[in-house]
Order: sequence, then structure tokens, then C-alpha cells
Amino acid sequence: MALSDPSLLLSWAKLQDIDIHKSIQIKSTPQAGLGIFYSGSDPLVTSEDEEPSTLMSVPKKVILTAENIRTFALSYGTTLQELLKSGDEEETLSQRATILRFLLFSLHQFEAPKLQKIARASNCYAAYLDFMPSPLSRQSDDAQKLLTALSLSDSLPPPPTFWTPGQISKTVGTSLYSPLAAKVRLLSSEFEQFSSQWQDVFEKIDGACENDVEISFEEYVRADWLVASRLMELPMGDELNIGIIPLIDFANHSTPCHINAQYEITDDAVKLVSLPGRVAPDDELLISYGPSKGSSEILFTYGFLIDSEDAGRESVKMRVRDGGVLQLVYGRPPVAEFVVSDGEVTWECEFLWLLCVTEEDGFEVSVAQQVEGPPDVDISIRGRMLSGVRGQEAVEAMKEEYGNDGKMRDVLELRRVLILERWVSGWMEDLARAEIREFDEEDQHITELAEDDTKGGGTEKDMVDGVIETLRQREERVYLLVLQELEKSKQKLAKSEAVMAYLAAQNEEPEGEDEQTPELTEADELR
Ligand SMILES: C[S@@+](CC[C@H](N)C(=O)[O-])C[C@H]1O[C@@H](n2cnc3c(N)ncnc32)[C@H](O)[C@@H]1O
Repeated sequence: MALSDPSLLLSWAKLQDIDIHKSIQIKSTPQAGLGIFYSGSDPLVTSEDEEPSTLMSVPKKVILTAENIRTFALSYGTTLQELLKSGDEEETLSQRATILRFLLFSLHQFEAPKLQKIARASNCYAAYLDFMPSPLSRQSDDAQKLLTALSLSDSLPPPPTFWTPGQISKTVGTSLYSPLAAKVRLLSSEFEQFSSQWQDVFEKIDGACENDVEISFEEYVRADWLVASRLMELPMGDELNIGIIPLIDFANHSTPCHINAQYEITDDAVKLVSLPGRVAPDDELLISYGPSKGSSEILFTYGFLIDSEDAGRESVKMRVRDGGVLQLVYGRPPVAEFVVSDGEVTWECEFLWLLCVTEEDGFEVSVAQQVEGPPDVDISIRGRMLSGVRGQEAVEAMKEEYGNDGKMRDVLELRRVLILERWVSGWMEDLARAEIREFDEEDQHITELAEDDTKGGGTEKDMVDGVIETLRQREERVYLLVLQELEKSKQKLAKSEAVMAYLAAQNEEPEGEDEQTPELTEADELR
């Protein structure tokens, strides 16, 4: 398929009642695929005090939400409606799955004229969907080339869900590995169920060919990436909807100091507005995909590495592997978050409160296994029983009880510092391991997903390796700064009167009685 002129998108938009500022253009960027540009001859709004200008306004009826897609499907006859049913009769398809299936249906290259007609000729989104990018078109396989009209920029590596098992295994130790392996697991199990539903729907169509009744895993992964990288949250009343906003979804990301536009959600439209004083002639309009997202999160969802130096900020979110108290109280292991912003290191690990007290301090967690569903968890704090209290609520109760206890406060803080230091050192070691990385046991099946681990050209492979290496170095640096900060806290806390009194009392106790507070042995050495 020949590459189309992106300005056609604007003509399509006008037909859909999308309002566009007269000086807006959609064109290629050097590094990020297509982007939105302001081509006027004057700065859009010169003064910070002036009202922002509306650059695009997309009516809600045009947004690709699950609700709009279902309404649209009504005019299609039964084919699309069948596809939008969950495999399980009792369940309604999730919003994400509805949008994903609509994209699969619209982007699949059907051969039967009847199917081409319903998926393309009567699809009012077809002209817009022709501009959806794909990391697949750069691959040599002709069948895959057919899947797409536009490829991602040559300077962008394919997004992580397209990486080969060998490449995914190189992320072991980084915060990307666990969500990526989980996502690949989810996609492959969803695909197994969905591909047979697709077959059931299309083999009933007169004249359907083999290519029509088969959908490939690559198509599924591509549609998932399009949804993930273009989806926006749309709070509407009490409900949280999600949707792809045609045209506004061509806005690329930048760091807070370089953004010049943002979304605005009104009752009947989603708008792209300029930030006053920030848009000059020929500027690309740049928004933020989330100012607090770290390299790994942006890479996971959008497939590129942010310029964290320019952002003046880096963060790492690591899920804590703990099958014990944390798992029980949180339902799933919580996430430790570390942020380095303008040289200052902070972290968010409040759940450590649940690990820094023991039975000896009056903290107990008991579990009553239910016949069905999650276990009932009871927490007891110094004899006070808290039934069914979970997550942050449990942490708050601990803080209230022990955080106000002058004798224990510093002791517990030191314990938290020591636990965190042990974890962060462990994560640092995982990152530094240079030998060939092994998949975790539960992810072994990923190796079976791709028959050919050599797919993708040499440059593409180098790009992916380069991205993983940069991520590894960034996370190592964050951990190093965290360890330095923890060391300072340790030194300070070891001088605290409460800690010294506690340790002295422990030393007086007969041997064997302090087995539940091993973390303080190290503090002892500090003195
Ligand atoms: C919402 S779309 C933006 C439109 C996209 N450029 C296109 O051609 O369709 C998000 C995708 O754009 C690309 N992108 C956005 N900002 C980028 C940036 N700062 N650097 C590199 N790629 C970027 C990534 O491929 C990302 O997944």
C-alpha cells in the first residue's frame, strides 16, 4: 500500500465535524513518526495571561470509545457485533477489548469482497486508521507488510511487546521485565481464546478465504500496542471511560519544560489547547504522556526512551516479591517507587511499616482460608484486632500506633532503612549481572512464542539492545543514589538515643530472645 499524504487526515477530520485551527498540519517528525505542527506565521498566544487557543476539538461522538463502537456496530449487520461479544456469554467485553477488536477488524486485510466492504468501504474510520503506525512494516515478510500503511520512524526501536524472547530476557533485573513478561503472557492467552472466536465469526461469511478467517498473533500485538499507546482516560460523570481521540492521538510526548499543549475535556468534546506563550511558528505541538512516569513505564507503553536528563527526573517502580505479610495485606505485592528529581532522592515504600514490626512488638497477622475467594486477613496491633483492614489502611493504623511511640519510632525507622537497603542492593546486583539472563520459571513459555529469535534487522536489534542497556544504567544510577541516602539515614539513626537504648536492652537479654529483629544486628555494628 502506498504511503498516504498525512494532510488527508485533516480532510477526513473535517468530514467528521472535528474542528481544526487553520494553521495546524500533520506531518512526519524526524524521530517520532507523525506529529502535529503549528504552521502559522505568528506566535499563537504571546502572553502567559491570555486565554489558551483551541487547536483541535474532537466531538465525543467521534472518539473511539467502547460505547461509540457498539453504536457504530449496530449499522454493520451482525459480523462486527458478533466479534464484540465476549467468549463467555455472561460477561460483557471490557472497554479495552472492544476497542482492540474494532481495530483488528478495521485493520485486517480481508480478501473476500463482502468483508472488504464491511471492514473498509462502510467504515467511517478507515481513512484515519490508514495512518496508524506499525513496527511490523519494516520487517521483510510481505504478509506483515500488508498489515499496515505507515511504519514507525526508522530511528525508533520496535516497542517492547514486539521484542524477541532473547531481547525480553535481557531486561531481567530491570523494572521493565516483570510487567513486560506479564503482558506477553496475557496477550498470548487472550489471543488463544480470541483467534478461535475470530475464526467462528468469519468462516460463516460467504466467500471468506483462508486469510480472512485467520488472524495472526503479530496483528493482535500490534492492535494492543496501538490501543495502549493512544488510549486516553475520559472521566465522564462518575464513570471512567477510555478512548482513542482521532487526530489528537497524533500529539507526541515531551518533558514538562518543552510541552506547549495539553488536553482539555469538556461536556461534548476533547480539545487540544496551546499553553499560553509556548507555541511559536513551525513548532511541533507536544504534550506530556505523564510527567511522573519513569523511563521504564514510558518505554513499556509507548516504546521509546524519554530524555530523563532533560526532564530533570528519573523514577523506578519495582514490584516487591513477597509471598508473606505484604501479599496477604495488599492482595498482591505492592510497588516500591524511587524518584531522583533535580538531584534529590525520595522514595515511596510505606508498606515497609508492615515488615518492620514483629510479634514481639505486638503485631500479628492471622489468616482464615475461605472455601472460595481470597483469604480473610485479620491484623492485630498491640492486642487491638482489626478485621478486614487491608493495604494503606493497615499501614495508617501501624503508623498511628508505633509512629507516636517515642521509644520505638527511630528503631522502626532504622529497621525499614535496613530492609530497603537489603532489597535495593539485591536489585543492584540483579542489574549488574552480565551473564546471559534467564527467564523466571513462570515465563519460560515466552521462549516458545517466537520460532525465530533472529527476526528484525541488525540495526533494529542494536537499537533494542541499546535501549535496554540505557534503561539498565539509569536504574542502576537511581539505586546507587538511594543506597547513598540510606547510608546517611543509617548513620543518623544509629546515633538516636532511642535506638541506642533499644540495642542496649537487647544486649542485656539472654541469647536467643531477639531472633525476630535480625535487622538491628547491623545497626549494632554501626555503633
Ligand atoms: C499517541 S502516538 C503519537 C503519534 C505517533 N507519532 C504516530 O505517528 O502515530 C504515541 C507514539 O508516538 C511515538 N512518540 C511519541 N512521542 C515520542 C517521543 N518523544 N520520542 C519518540 N517517539 C515518540 C511513539 O511511538 C509512541 O508510542
